[in-house]
Amino acid sequence: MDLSAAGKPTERQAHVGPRCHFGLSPAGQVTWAKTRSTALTQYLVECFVHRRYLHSLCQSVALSADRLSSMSTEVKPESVSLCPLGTAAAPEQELLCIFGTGDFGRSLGQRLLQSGYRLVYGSRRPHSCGPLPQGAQVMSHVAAAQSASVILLCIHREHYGFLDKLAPQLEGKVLVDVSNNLKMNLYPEANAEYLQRLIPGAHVVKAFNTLSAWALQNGPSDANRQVYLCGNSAEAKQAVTEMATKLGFSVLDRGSLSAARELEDFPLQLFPEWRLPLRLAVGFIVPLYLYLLIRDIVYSYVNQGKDISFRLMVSLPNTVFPIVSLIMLALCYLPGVIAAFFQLYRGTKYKRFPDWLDRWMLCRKQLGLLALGLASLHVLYSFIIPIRYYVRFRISKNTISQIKENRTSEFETTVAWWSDSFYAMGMLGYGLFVVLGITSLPSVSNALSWKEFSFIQSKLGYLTLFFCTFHTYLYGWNKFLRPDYYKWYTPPAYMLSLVVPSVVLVLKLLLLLPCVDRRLTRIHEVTAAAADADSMCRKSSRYTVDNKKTFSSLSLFSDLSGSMFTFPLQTNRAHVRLNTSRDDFGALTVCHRSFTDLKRDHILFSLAIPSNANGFLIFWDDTNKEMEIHIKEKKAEYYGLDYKPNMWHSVCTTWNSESGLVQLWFDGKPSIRKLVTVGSHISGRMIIMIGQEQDSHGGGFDIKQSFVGMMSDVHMWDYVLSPCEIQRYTDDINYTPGNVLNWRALEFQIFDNVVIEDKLMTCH
Ligand SMILES: NC(=O)C1=CN([C@@H]2O[C@H](COP(=O)(O)OP(=O)(O)OC[C@H]3O[C@@H](n4cnc5c(N)ncnc54)[C@H](OP(=O)(O)O)[C@@H]3O)[C@@H](O)[C@H]2O)C=CC1
Ligand SMILES: [Fe+3]
Repeated sequence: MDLSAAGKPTERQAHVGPRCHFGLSPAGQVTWAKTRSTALTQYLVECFVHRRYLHSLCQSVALSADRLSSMSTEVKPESVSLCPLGTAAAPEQELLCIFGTGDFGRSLGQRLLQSGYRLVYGSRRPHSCGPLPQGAQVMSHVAAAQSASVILLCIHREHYGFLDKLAPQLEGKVLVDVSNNLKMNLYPEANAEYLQRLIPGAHVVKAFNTLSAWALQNGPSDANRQVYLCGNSAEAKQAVTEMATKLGFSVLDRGSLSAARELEDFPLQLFPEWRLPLRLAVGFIVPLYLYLLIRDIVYSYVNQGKDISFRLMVSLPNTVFPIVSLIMLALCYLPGVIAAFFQLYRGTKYKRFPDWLDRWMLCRKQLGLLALGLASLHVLYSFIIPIRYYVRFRISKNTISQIKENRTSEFETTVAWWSDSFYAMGMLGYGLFVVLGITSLPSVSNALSWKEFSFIQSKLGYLTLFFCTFHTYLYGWNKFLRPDYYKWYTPPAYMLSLVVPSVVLVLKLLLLLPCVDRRLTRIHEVTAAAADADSMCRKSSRYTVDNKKTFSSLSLFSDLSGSMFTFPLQTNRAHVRLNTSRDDFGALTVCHRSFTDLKRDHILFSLAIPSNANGFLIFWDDTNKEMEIHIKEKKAEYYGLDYKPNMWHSVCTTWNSESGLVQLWFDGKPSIRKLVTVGSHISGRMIIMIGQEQDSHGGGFDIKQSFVGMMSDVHMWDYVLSPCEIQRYTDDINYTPGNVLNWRALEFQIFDNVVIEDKLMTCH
């Protein structure tokens, strides 16, 4: 795609002649059609040297063509002065176009100008539109569209209709759709998809819609720094990514234009994951507050004629907050316990939990953070107890009456023990609670291995729950059996708060009973057949199989989350067979992560069927520096990948027999789709392996094509994964595991020297 020339030349550009293509011709030379002067040729050599600026340079030349419309056959000296020789390091900046002079258009324009871009607005009323950022030009839509290759549409979707008349001017250009809707599902298709349908010749990119005009005006320090984008053209997305990066935003590519709907829904969602926990919190706080109001304040008024309504402000909230906090903390751990009992009952962990349990588990983090917030309020309220008028009055009254009556009170060691233990439990519980809260933040949890994370969230979590529950038991230690605490035959509120945590702790203790724990561990780690071998591998974190005969018949079944296969030696034997009972595929996605420093050809994934050794193959050709995807002897080659040694690379490959198209997602970046095998399925007995390339069904290994390094997270699906799913896989966040091969429930056989190790390789 030629972004700089922005598609077909306009009439004026065509007659002026020179057009610049940014990028190299196949021969590696800068392409320049009809170059007519030595000076301009030199200019382009400069362009080549400063490739970073090439785009903008080409733009400026394209523009200069406009300005120099009077020039016909000869290039006049002024054209060179736009980009004088030897000063290409400070080129004229790229020109961008914004349609719409409203709030968002003005704010975005301001930021673009501040970042050094030149800007032209396209408006319905170029002569009478409101004040615009200084330095920007304003023209009619047609003239503005002709002048730039990237056009940001800052107008509402409802007004897109007029764009179809501009289709010739927008052909081949990058159209950035920033629009949002007032409601979800207002239209059958996403705004960006609608735009693409209106102007099929343009490259539509959805971006910037999650920012607000206000955030743009306030600069990157105040703004939400994340820009999400999606689109079908990799080059167009690259152009928008560069622009957003220059504006100071970090960019997250969400895949193809089909993700636009998801991006458009973002700004309309109001804390979606917080909804249930917030409802729960309010659902507990309000009735409990009323309960306490009746039991304490109304009861005193009715029975004793005392007005203690002042307690509404501090005492009541300081009872309600810790109670709700404790219940919600317990509710974070209850689903885990219920899930364990489900697994015990079913004897496997590979069956789905009921939806309600899934949903409950998914909002545990928010539940926990709300609980932490309420516990923090309890801490704050408790701090002010000694300075409360009511408390100071009671203490001084008591002291004075002791003096008056000449009484002394004895020091009671039991009470001292009780009080210190009560506070100690509270402080320990709160301290650990804060640790749990901090480690649940993405920036912290990302720095932890899954074992560290699960240790903190599970073991320390239960300890926190224990301390907090014990703190509450100590609070009521001598009140449980005193009838005067059961006002109007109702139990004190703190007793209510103990029900859920006590149930959770008792159930957890049951799960820790050795016989139950053993059964649960077995369910978690292995199927019965491979129990011994696998527990060996998990305990030592290192499992080497040297003798093919010993283990070739033993199929292991294990959750390899957090683990990797290490292929430590160059051999023509070491490999891992990945087993599936499936024997027919009309579509496929294979994702894996690999780490190597090989400087030769090597195999990444090999699937053979009886009729075809290269049923589905992912292979690195080092001579041509290309990734090859073979599907039944046909192949697609992908160049220009940043396949660096000594780092993890995520590779996802999709193929669909209906269209015959294959696509490679390298480190989350999509390739173009290439045609390989149409209409025919991959079928027959599958032999899938990593580590060796099969030249025959299950054999024919070549040491020079073997893999040496590490391999992890191998998943395979029998359908084409959506760009969003691939993005989630790349980010390793909450993706759907493979339904053919699942790294978290992998059935495999190890041959020769392959080691299973912990994937963590850096120290945090
Ligand atoms: N405001 C914000 O914070 C955000 C806005 N957005 C999106 O940005 C886009 C623009 O929003 P915003 O700037 O707030 O809206 P405004 O209403 O302030 O501006 C919209 C602009 O669109 C142009 N326009 C209006 N009617 C027509 C028409 N019939 N045909 C052609 N052009 C027309 C006008 O520009 P002119 O008169 O120059 O032609 C007008 O200034 C929307 O799609 C919105 O969803 C996205 C994120 C945040
Ligand atoms: Fe307390």
